[in-house]
Amino acid sequence: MQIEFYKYQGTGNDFVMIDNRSNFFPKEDVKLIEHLCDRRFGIGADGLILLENDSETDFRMVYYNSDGNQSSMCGNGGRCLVAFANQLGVIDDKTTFIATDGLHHASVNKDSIVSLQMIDVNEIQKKDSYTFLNTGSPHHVQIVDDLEHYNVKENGAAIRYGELYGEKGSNINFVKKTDNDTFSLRTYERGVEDETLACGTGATAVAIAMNATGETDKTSINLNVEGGKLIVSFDKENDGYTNVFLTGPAKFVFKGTIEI
Ligand SMILES: N[C@@H](CCC[C@H](N)C(=O)O)C(=O)O
Repeated sequence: MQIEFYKYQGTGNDFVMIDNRSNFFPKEDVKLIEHLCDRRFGIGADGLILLENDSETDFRMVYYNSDGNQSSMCGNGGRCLVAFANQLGVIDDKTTFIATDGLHHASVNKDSIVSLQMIDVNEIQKKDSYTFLNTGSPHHVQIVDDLEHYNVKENGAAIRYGELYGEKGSNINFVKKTDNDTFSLRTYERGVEDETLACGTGATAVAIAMNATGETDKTSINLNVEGGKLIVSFDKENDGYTNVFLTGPAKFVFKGTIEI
């Protein structure tokens, strides 16, 4: 059997996209999804995303990490899926779609910059050395010295598998403040089990955490990630965050078929 796929990347967070509107894809085949994401034996990606029909919105997003397991929301994947839906002619420049964490509104411009509304955030756990919040996926946010030389894989894995987050684990973000509206981050991603070049829900978590802990009073924040630049903006209401938008490039890389 041959599968047609499209490859996309958003600030270096890369995804295999499959048009599953005809429901042909074997969704429970963890080994197959892991194989398609494998960088040596497959296509290679941080995750795989199915675009499916939905009766009430433009389309449904079904997201898998590169370990083959379905997971929670992926911000960069959601942005890339909007660009993919646009390329397929499923949407024009604005959309509403459904994902595991609920409805998302988004827009895409002619330069393939996608702005994606993320879930509202009301619960933020502020601890002495880190902040924990859920932006569609769980995120640990920690400021570190010398981010450039920090061992993200080793330290991220130690926290992800440590006593804090139990079996479910968390994504782990290490952060450096550049100025009042700019932060740099590097992310260890659960389900990839490695550092990725960017994480959209992670960038969103860092922006909100930095505002919530008083590191910045800005409500539009620049995030430097290893694979480029993202912007996160929001409204702050009492202790909650609404109208949260994640904005950045979402680029088509290539398409092809793979024999399985
Ligand atoms: N790359 C993602 C996050 C994907 C989900 C994560 N790996 C998890 O399982 O929690 C993003 O851009 O948000």
